[in-house]
Amino acid sequence: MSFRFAAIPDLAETPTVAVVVDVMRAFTVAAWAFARGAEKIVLAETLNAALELTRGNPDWVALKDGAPVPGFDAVNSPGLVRDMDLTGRTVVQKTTAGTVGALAVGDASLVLCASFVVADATARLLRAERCEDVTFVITGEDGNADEDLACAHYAARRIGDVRAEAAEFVSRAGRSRAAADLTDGLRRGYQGTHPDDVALCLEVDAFPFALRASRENSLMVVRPVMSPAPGS
Ligand SMILES: O=C(O)[C@H](CS(=O)(=O)O)OP(=O)(O)O
Ligand SMILES: [Mg+2]
Repeated sequence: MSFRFAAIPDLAETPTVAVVVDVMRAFTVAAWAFARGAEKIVLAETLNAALELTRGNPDWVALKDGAPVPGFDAVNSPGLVRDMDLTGRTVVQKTTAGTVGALAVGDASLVLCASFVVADATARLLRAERCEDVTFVITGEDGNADEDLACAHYAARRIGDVRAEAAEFVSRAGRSRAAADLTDGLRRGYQGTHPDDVALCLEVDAFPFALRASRENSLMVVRPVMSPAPGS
């Protein structure tokens, strides 16, 4: 199995297998939405598209990053989504980086959305699928986001070694600019964040499922996929 780590603009062609990484915070939030009962997540191309979708489906939950705005029911904060009851709901998610990355590789045969909370589950699924070549799409900071690179390298390491330790990768992510910005945002009273967000984004392998995105009719839909048990 070969690995590539690429930014969205570097993707000359759609990879066969793409793992779209967004630790802070889109795919940590997505995992928490499923943990809180969501049925599926629809990835929106734009904020207007998200509002259009929820206008047509009044019980769908519109979620965006940044500060809350009218029309949206939730924000891209794991600490805030953790307290929501999303049982059976469909969430429409639009963020700056993660959802853009997943939509950019929508034609891949296999698209997984990854973050530290589902990293090992993602690795186990890739191992079980016996993927030949895996492209990790690093969505933050034009492919230079330390938290996304650290998560991608951890997941890649776990594919080959079920006992690979996470500490060095988590430590790198904890020193990232995104972690500092989120903490600083809190200091500046920035809405759309929660004091626990950074810690929740660094909670390695909190969930046993991976996040698979695939086209359903005209929509890009994310659903949780239980991964084979460790060592299987
Ligand atoms: O919501 C987030 O933490 C970020 C905002 S930004 O990319 O740092 O401006 O969006 P995400 O798409 O989750 O990386
Ligand atoms: Mg991010």
